[in-house]
Amino acid sequence: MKHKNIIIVGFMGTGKTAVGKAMAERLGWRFVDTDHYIESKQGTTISDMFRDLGEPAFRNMEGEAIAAVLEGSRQVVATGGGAVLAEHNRVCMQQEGYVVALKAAPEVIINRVKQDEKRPLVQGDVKERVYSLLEARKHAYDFADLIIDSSTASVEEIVEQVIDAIQ
Ligand SMILES: Nc1ncnc2c1ncn2[C@@H]1O[C@H](COP(=O)(O)OP(=O)(O)O)[C@@H](O)[C@H]1O
Ligand SMILES: O=C(O)C1=C[C@@H](OP(=O)(O)O)[C@@H](O)[C@H](O)C1
Ligand SMILES: [Mg+2]
Repeated sequence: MKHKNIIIVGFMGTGKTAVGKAMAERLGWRFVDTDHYIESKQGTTISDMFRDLGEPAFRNMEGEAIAAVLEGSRQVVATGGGAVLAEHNRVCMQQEGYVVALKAAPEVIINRVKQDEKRPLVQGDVKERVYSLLEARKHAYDFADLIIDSSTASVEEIVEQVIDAIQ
């Protein structure tokens, strides 16, 4: 494998965590989800961090997590949906691995995120929040090396598409 790491970016609910875990198993690589990494380091949840410390504090922790995790190799790293917003994170990802962006149709995203409360940015009017964030982030994932639509593909099919593309 010519790549140091595989990094998965994409909007909330596109399947980064699910695909990342399956891909790491398939490759026999370590799996790191930056949200889980931050939660275990801070001993709290993403929602509580947003509520108690605010989004800018979370973004700082996210930047530190990405830089620290990507020092390692042979890892599949699932990021949070907003990790791509900071240019320094994008540069780090491009330098340290192969970047895969997952995308999905808005209705699919809404269905996948509406049943849980762990995403503070899409609480309340989920449909309105998803549409307005999708608009604000419509080009945020364009920098990836590969873009895959997860709307109708299974997790296993997406893993195979990535493996095919990098071999
Ligand atoms: N390809 C897929 N097909 C169907 N459901 C999926 C797929 N990928 C993820 N899911 C489901 O969608 C929800 C959100 O997935 P998750 O991996 O947490 O997304 P993300 O990390 O991008 O926010 C989860 O319930 C997950 O099981
Ligand atoms: O899009 C975002 O700004 C966020 C996405 C979340 O991760 P997922 O994309 O895994 O849901 C998590 O990092 C946080 O709630 C903020
Ligand atoms: Mg996730």
